[in-house]
Amino acid sequence: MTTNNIDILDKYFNWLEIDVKDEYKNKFFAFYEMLIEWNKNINLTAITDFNDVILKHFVDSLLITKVVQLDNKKIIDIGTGAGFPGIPIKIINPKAEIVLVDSLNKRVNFLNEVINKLELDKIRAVHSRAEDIGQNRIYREKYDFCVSRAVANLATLSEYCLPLVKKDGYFIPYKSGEINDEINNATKAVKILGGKIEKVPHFTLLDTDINRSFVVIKKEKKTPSIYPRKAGKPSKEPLS
Ligand SMILES: C[S@@+](CC[C@H](N)C(=O)[O-])C[C@H]1O[C@@H](n2cnc3c(N)ncnc32)[C@H](O)[C@@H]1O
Repeated sequence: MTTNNIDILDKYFNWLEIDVKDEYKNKFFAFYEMLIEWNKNINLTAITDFNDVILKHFVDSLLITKVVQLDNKKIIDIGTGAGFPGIPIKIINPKAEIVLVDSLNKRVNFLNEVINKLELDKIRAVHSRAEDIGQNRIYREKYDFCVSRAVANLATLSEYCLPLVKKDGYFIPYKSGEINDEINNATKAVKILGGKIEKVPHFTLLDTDINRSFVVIKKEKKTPSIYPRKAGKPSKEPLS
């Protein structure tokens, strides 16, 4: 790792107001290197420049720390892909217990290698569709937080995620800046699934015009057992 790369990381962590130990910085560098290496053979990310990966993947994943405190919590990341936002969250929250879920096995294999190489504990990668894991008693209504970035529209995603959240826990999807229409289209789905939208904080990534919104959805009631419906249905026929 070069001095310049360390400076880049420091600049963004300062902006996030996160005090990151050297040990964690080394894990971010190792993660970056694995991402670039594995990306030569399997499709993990279109973003490869160091500064861009740090900002658009790592810092963006960590923006949630401005919204909630995640250490010591049980968290599930649905459609994690190459590990976003779950791996960056885990690196800076060593006591959090995290499950990463993706329907593509190649990406799950990559995540298992990352978990080993970075010596992360209390974290697992699971190969499953959200619709299946949501009906599995081991996972259903077990998590303090469900997070998800760039996977589906809010109505569909709510059906993937809210069944996994325990009562009084939160589903917090990462969404783009302009979100009003998506929220209007999902309000009924969120209610049917036992959730209530509490707030929608907005952010702009440092020195860019990239906007990020979080939809903070509290699980107020148990999700009716028919949800999630069978694989494919939540995306083909979103609840409305
Ligand atoms: C666009 S990628 C986003 C990956 C990552 N969250 C990110 O922000 O970089 C969407 C990911 O969701 C996964 N995915 C899509 N539908 C899914 C489902 N129903 N259950 C589990 N994973 C799903 C895909 O395999 C893919 O890895």
